[in-house]
Amino acid sequence: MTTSPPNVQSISQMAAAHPDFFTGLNPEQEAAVRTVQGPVLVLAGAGTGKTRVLTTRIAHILAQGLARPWEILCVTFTNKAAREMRERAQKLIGASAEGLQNLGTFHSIAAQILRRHAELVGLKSSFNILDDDDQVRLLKAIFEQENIDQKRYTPKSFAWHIDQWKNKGLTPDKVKGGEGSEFAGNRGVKLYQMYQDRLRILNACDFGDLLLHNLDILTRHPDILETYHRKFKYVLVDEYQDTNVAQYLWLRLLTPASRNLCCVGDDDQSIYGWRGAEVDNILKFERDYPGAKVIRLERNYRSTRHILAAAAGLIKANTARLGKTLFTDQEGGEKVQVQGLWDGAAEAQFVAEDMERLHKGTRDANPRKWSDMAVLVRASFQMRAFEERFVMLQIPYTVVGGPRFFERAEIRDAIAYLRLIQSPDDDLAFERIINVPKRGIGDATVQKLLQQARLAGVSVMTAVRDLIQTDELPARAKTPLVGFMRDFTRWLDLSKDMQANVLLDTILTDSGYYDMQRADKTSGQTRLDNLKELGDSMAAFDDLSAFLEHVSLVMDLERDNGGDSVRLMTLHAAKGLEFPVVYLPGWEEGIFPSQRSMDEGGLKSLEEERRLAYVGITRAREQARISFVANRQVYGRWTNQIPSRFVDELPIDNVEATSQTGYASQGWQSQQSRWDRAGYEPNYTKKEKPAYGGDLAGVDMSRLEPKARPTPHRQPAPAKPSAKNFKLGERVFHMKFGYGLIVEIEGNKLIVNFETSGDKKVIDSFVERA
Ligand SMILES: Nc1ncnc2c1ncn2[C@@H]1O[C@H](COP(=O)(O)OP(=O)(O)OP(=O)(O)O)[C@@H](O)[C@H]1O
Ligand SMILES: [Mg+2]
Repeated sequence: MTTSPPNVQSISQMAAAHPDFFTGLNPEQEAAVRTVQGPVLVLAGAGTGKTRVLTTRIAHILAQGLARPWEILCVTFTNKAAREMRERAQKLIGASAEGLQNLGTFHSIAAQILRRHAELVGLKSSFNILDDDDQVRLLKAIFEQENIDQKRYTPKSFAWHIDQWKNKGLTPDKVKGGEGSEFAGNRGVKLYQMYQDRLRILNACDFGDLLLHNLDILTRHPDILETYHRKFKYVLVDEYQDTNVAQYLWLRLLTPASRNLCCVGDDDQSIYGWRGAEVDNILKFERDYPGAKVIRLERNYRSTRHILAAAAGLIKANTARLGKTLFTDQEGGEKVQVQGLWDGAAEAQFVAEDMERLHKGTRDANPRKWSDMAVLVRASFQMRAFEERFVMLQIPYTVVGGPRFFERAEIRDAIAYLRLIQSPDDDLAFERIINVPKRGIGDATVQKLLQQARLAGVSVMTAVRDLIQTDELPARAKTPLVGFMRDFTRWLDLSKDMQANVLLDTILTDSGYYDMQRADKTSGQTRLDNLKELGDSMAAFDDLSAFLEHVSLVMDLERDNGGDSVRLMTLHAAKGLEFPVVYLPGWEEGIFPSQRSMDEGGLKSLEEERRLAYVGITRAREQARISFVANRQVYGRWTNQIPSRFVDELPIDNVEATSQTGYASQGWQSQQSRWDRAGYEPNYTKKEKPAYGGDLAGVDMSRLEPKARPTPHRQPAPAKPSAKNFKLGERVFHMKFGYGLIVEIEGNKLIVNFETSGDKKVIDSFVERA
């Protein structure tokens, strides 16, 4: 098959030369591709080729000359998915990718439409799209103007309510009696209206508005709607189960009942209920598009039998299901492995070493590429342990769909505070945090401070100390600076004999940083979890400087990775993707299912967690490896973990429980029994046993944290970076590369000529004198 890009006119001739679109498709898939007229719903389980059907359908429509590329509207869930689909379609048909300009996410396409008709909703076509921060800032201004007690009602949480309304397609006039916000009576709606008015004046809209304005325009202007009906001859939607009400309404408007709409989805993979997605949209489809053809695909092409059976056995426990059958021809293969481990570090080590083994290959198995392997976590804080282990073993890795752990804004903020304690002259750190959380220190003041520092040739911190003793600054700037300096001086004092992680906790509490995150209903909890994880990881270091040195080294080395790298991402980000080998760590109660889903949501959110587990397992083509640990540091305390209920729900015939410590065989045999925790006991003495705490929430409790982290049995001691004053020519030992001679020293990095593997660049903290 050729892949050279043709011009548009020649597409149908090209197609004649590519009669092989349909080769290999099963009859149901082929029907889904060929049924281009009228509404079609493809309802099918993971890996049955839904996305492949959509791609082939695009190729088929173009090849038949039924539409030109820009007359196809195709909506995917992420920009990445859109890119991939464009590439796949290009492979099939060779059509110029630019032609498929209406292939994208709901937001990206809605934004295009809105630009064209912005004036109809009182905007100019040059409107700005506000990000979350801007949105909150705007609400704050309104709250201030309205004299609203911002301790009681935070702009952040109100922003969340607005998003929820918008997900449901509700403009202020449609919100009934203020329902859904924490304000009494109509006040919430009034504030919502004020916010919308203000956006208009600013010539701006937020993300939710993109669709909402579209709905407004398309309902009020039938002539415009008509042009889109003519334009979009075919409409295709992937991951239909995750559409929310606003998206559903938008689709309905653009595709009246007679039109050519094809949606593909899987109710078992609906994982965005918390963001307003409605699985009911699947049920509504047949009602709203009478005579719709519903096609079921039952053959899975992705996974081997055991993986598929494990996933099917797990999802069976959900009650709210449409129900489907799935089978595969791929017999044999490995059972899903379930591995119990001592703690998070041991888990990361296990995964990383397993990856190395697979990468090397064995007598029976060909070497795997790094990119064949993925680690899928429930929450981003889990990534930290893996990232550090990958760095240590020099396994190239890529974090998909988000920043690396140490590059996250909240982690950088926290580290900036610590850097400032370590070295008050660190101007960059100062600038980063001086007004985070907001202290009312404006840009003008900061500029003035910087200027003073430059003039006097001193650090900004010194400049502040000087300036607040003068009358240079107006009182409204001076007061918050004085307050900050008071706090800072206290932290500096505390730092002399306080353990670093406790110090960080104190700083984030006193500064109001935790409160700021708590107020953020959308991602605050994730950020708090990441900060806790950061604190926990600090416990392994003797002091603040050792920790900061370690961080800067990890961040420095982290960057370098080429195409062939292992993938690290959240389960949510893994939707629609597939990998030969998938690792699923942290299957413990409170992590997966998440604590939140267990506490708040009842059955509904528990079932959503289970669907997420189903998504996770079904990403695997050949090997799936689930793990859980016995001990985890949660909120600064060592806690005894219980394996996830999802582990127990896996069908025993398709699972192989393995264990380095020999406890896995106990308990596994009987479904009703939890993994027997007693099995962990023999390997540590009472003295080493961590103090377990049931109280996870109390931040103060973490101050009681024993200073040294309990040493897990059989684990190498955690790496502690330190200035070791290595000399050229010294013989050293490295955990991964063995013995070698130092040939070059660049600060904390060494180039070592290893006896077995030649020259490698390594961090000195991972090297011992031999
Ligand atoms: N008829 C077929 N013959 C061979 N391989 C196929 C066939 N149909 C699909 N596949 C392959 O099966 C895998 C899964 O397909 P696809 O990603 O389209 O499934 P999906 O239903 O969209 O899965 P998910 O629900 O996870 O999004 C892909 O590698 C795809 O190329
Ligand atoms: Mg898919």
